[in-house]
Amino acid sequence: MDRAGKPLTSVGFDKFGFDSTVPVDALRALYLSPRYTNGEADGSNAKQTLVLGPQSTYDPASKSIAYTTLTSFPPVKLLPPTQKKRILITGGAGFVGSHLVDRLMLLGHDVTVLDNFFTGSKTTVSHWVGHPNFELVRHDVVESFMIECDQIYHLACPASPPHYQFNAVKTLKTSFMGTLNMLGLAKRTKARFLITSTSEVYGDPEVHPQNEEYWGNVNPIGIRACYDEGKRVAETLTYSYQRQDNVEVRVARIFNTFGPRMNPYDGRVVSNFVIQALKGEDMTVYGDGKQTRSFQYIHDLVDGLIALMNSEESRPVNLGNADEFTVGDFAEMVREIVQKVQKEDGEIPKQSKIVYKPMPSDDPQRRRPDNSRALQVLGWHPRCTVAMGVEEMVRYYKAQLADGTIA
Ligand SMILES: O=C(O)[C@H]1O[C@H](OP(=O)(O)OP(=O)(O)OC[C@H]2O[C@@H](n3ccc(=O)[nH]c3=O)[C@H](O)[C@@H]2O)[C@H](O)[C@@H](O)[C@@H]1O
Repeated sequence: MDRAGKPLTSVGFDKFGFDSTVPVDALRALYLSPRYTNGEADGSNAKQTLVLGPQSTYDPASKSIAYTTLTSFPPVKLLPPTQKKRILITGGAGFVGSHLVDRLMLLGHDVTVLDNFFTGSKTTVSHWVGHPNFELVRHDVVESFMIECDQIYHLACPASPPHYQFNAVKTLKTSFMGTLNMLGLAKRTKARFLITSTSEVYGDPEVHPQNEEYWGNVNPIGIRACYDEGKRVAETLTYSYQRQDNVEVRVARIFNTFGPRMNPYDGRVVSNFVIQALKGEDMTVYGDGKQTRSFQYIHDLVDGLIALMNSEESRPVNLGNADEFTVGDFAEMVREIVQKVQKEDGEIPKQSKIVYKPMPSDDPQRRRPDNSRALQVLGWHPRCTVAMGVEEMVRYYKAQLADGTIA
């Protein structure tokens, strides 16, 4: 169900000369188990969808996994050459990137993915490998890369705090040198360049909710600085190329986003809570759980990114869902949704305890996007509810735990 209480049958919109609409079932067929693609996930009665993509079968006895390669691909739109864009997506095998790939592929564009697979995984886009419109390149954006293209979505960078802190220097290099290389490519090819920046540029904000005019409150020497300051300098580079070299730029500041294909063990709160509740393990709330976050479902973000890319707006634009939760309340909500799904599947609901762990340093106390600019200039607002998104994610991880693709 969407926020207006209507079944969500399609996502995207036809705006700025770019139609990004696709049936939501066509996307679900690419990530949900067949059992869950008949509309049960949101209670709607959408018809049974064929699941396409390489199938994996896990054999618990030999602890082996068998992959079947595709003989056919999900149908994609046939676009006239004047409308077909050559699109480069850095970080396209990551969580957000892979959903952007699905959408742009279904819409009929030529998509090239660059990824070094540090946090991304080939399995997120393997259903497109071999398709004539698709190319997957293992490449690290800190090295330059040459290609002819019309649009660049520059997503490449680890985004979960444990991952980006794992090698802080590399995170900084990725943000600075990766963005420099991709802006250089945009300058040469005259491609339009969109960077996925982050709500973390606002740091631990003194302004609430955060609008794009706010300059932020970032600790430049703290453990999160490699990411926060990395993204801030990436924005600075982006606007310097715009001023100096007339590169057409777009800047999305993304707030906490979740959905299927998030790495289940990347340490972020939504994946941690869902996996912990599904397994009946303790749910780890950091600090007193009073800090807040606002969670957006992946399909809303992809709508926003495509709208921004094709719009005329070159100022930074927040993309997030303004429904704000304390982390403690969110843990309870996830637990309830997991138990509901387990009951619906005829299982005895698992009983997880909420436990409190030390708060990581510099963890922002409050975060909620002011989406006025996105609404005004893109006509964009989130359509999915947090509960609907969490339920779909629960079904996604549940199927993965059951078939052994995650342990
Ligand atoms: O999810 C995201 O998209 C964002 O994730 C991180 O930002 P953060 O808000 O710290 O995300 P989480 O690691 O998911 O943490 C959210 C809150 O939950 C808490 N948390 C996390 C994990 C956990 O098991 N328990 C728990 O209480 C954290 O301390 C924090 O207060 C990234 O730095 C952002 O760039 C990214 O946009």
